[in-house]
Amino acid sequence: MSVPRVLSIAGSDPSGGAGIQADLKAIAAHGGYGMAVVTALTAQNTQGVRAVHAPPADFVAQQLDAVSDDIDIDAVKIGMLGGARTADVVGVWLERVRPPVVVLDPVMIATSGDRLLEPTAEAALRDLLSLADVVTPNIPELAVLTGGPEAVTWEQVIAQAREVAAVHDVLVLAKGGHLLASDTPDALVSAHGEVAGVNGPRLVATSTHGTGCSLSSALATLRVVTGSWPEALRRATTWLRAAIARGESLRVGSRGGHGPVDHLGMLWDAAGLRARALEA
Ligand SMILES: Nc1ncnc2c1ncn2[C@@H]1O[C@H](COP(=O)(O)OP(=O)(O)O)[C@@H](O)[C@H]1O
Ligand SMILES: Cc1ncc(COP(=O)(O)O)c(N)n1
Repeated sequence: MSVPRVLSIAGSDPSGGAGIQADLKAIAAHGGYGMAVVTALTAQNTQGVRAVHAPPADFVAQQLDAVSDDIDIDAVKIGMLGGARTADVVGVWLERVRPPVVVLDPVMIATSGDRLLEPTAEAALRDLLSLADVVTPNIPELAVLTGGPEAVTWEQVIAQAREVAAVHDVLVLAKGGHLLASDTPDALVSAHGEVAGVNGPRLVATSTHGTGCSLSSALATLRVVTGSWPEALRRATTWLRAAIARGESLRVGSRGGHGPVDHLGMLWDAAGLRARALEA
C-alpha cells in the first residue's frame, strides 16, 4: 500500500505537544508522510501560551503553493489559523487544489485557556467549514460556531454538532473531552444524526495538551488508510487513549500544566526500540 501524504496547516508549539509538532508525530504514528505549512509561531509550553507571532498571510500562501505545486496531497489537516487573512488564503488554496480528504480542527482556545484565534477571524474560519469533509470542534468551539451556550450534556453537544453539520453541509466530530462526565464519548454527526460513535472511561490524566491536534491528524491519515470515516474514528480514538495514558511517562513539563501525549511510544515498544535506546 502507498504511504499517505498528509499536510498539516497549523501553528508551531515549540514544546512539541500540540500544533504541527503533534500533527507530524500523529501522522507518523499511522504510517503517513507528514508535511507542515506553518501559519503561526507560538511561544508556549505545557503551562500556557506566552506569545504568538504570525508570518504574513502571503507567505502562508507561498508555503501552500510550494507544497502543492510539487507533491500530490492525499489528506489535509487544518489547525490553528490565527487570523482572518490566513484563513482566507487557506480557503482560496483549498478551492483551487481540492485535496481528497480535509479535516478542519477549528482551533480557537488552547487547553491552557489562551486564545489562538483573533476574535475578528471567527467569521473567516466559519467560511472554511463547508470546504472540509470533517470538522472537529471541542465544546467551547462548538458554542462559538453555533452562537449558543456551551453544552453541558452529551445530548446538547450532539444537537449543536447537528446544527453545524446542517448549516455548513459537513460531517462534525462531536467530542466529549470537556464534559464533566466519567466517560469521553466522541461521535461523527451529520445533519440527520449520528453516523458513528465511540466511548470509553475518562482517563485520570494531565497529559491532554494537543489531544485535539493529534486526533484530527490521526483521523485524516487513517481516513486515507482505511477509506472509511467510522473505521478511522475507531482506530484514531483507540490510539489516542493509549497515547494519553502513557503521556506522563515522557516526563515533559513541570507540575500543574498539561503534558503531551506519547504519540509514538506504542510503536517504539512494539519494535523493542525504546528499551534498547535506554540501555545505550
Ligand atoms: N481524560 C481523557 N480521557 C480519555 N480521553 C480524553 C480525555 N480528555 C480528552 N480525551 C479525548 O481527546 C480527544 C480530544 O477531545 P477534547 O478534549 O474534547 O478536544 P480538544 O483537545 O480539541 O480540546 C477526544 O477524543 C476526547 O475523547
Ligand atoms: C500551535 C497550537 N495549535 C493548537 C493548540 C491547541 O491544542 P489542544 O489540542 O490542546 O487544544 C495549541 N495549544 N497550539
